Amino acid sequence: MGNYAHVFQGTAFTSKTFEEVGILKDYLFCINEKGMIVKTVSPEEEQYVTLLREYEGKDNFHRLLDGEYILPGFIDLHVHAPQWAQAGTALDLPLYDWLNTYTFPIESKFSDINFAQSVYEDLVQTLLANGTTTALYFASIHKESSLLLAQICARLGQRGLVGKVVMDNPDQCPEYYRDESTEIALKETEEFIIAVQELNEQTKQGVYPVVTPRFIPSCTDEALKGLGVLAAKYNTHIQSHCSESDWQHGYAIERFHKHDAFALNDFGLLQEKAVMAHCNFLADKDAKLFASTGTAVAHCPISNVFFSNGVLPARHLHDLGIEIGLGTDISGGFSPSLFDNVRQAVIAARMLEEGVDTTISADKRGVSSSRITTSEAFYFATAGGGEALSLPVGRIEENYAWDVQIINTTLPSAKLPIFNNDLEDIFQKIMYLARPENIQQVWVQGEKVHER
Ligand SMILES: Nc1nc2[nH]cnc2c(=O)[nH]1
Repeated sequence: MGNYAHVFQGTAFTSKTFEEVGILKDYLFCINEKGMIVKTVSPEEEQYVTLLREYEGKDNFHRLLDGEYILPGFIDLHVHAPQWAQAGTALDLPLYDWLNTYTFPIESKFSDINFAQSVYEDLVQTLLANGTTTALYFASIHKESSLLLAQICARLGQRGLVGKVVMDNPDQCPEYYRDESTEIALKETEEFIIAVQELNEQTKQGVYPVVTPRFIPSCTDEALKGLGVLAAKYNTHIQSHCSESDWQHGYAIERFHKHDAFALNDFGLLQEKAVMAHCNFLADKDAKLFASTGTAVAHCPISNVFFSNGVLPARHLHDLGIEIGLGTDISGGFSPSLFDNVRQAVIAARMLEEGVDTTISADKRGVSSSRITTSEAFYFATAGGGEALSLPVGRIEENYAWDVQIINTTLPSAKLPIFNNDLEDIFQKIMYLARPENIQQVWVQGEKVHER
């Protein structure tokens, strides 16, 4: 019956809808050679017993132990890979000063391929150990080390989407960290796209090139236009930052007399495979443009505390039809964990709804109907991320990749306080209390890529 590469038996949690998490209790999950889920079988189905009889005891049969649960791997929609070198530090300045004081200097060091190797290898391993099976990366302006990041993802088994960053605007980028010219920036981007597309041909889980104008301030009009053309020519993903802070939002208005979103769209940079980070200042008309072009938002709730001057109205944007995923924004966000970002997404939305200034009366203090539930934040970290990238990832469902994390809730050093068998409660406890130790195994495209 079937000729599966792996069969797993256990209980999984996966989003059914934005609001609802499905609980697949004691299911069988049948995975083919390509690492895709070809069948999910509930214990009530007739073939369950036949399949069990056929696979039980074989090397490729995996029965989860008591207290172990399967979650989809997380999809991190916004990581600055070189900034891993300064994660957990330098969170004391506003965005513009932070970029110039700390971030451009550290990123400029990635001209050194050996330094890049040590930081990128550590980052990809750390993200996998935190349950992140797919990551959308900004590398640096350097073509070689950006390609190295894609190669490391390919080798360590992570699904990596990687961008060589473009920064060619002499008014906004320091001389020591700037593309030599617009022409060279575009030429190197094209070479990078071709090289990563070739690498993808030999990579089971997929690695993809991403057209990456850092953000409007760092790019000339010619670069933005050229990048839109390259993305269309090679059908690539696109990423940038959009309306993150008061300063960034104001900069686009001053330069183009329109919001970031409309300016990016004029350059062909909003489309189905585009992901824009932050977007805290989107007006409703910007949000509708995002929804109509299929552009997604990478919500980075920890980073937003430090750099965005506000809280993303995630529920409102979702209600306007925008696809939203979560991002760590290493190192604007200090944590490599999307569990931490799920928690902060819930907390930030609740604070937006309640308001924070107790000198204002309760009825005027907050923005009503802003809260999101744990299940909705989980959707952002998994299924929403997959939708944002237009890839079959983020759900435990037939025709999706077997990208999962197996959570052990019973570890002596990190035991979760589970005193009843209510699976809805167990899901919530995992969301709020799981630590990296609890992530026992991580699989990407049917291959085990991490084990503790
Ligand atoms: N948070 C954040 N915002 C940016 N805007 C432009 N570059 C960056 C960056 O590296 N981090």
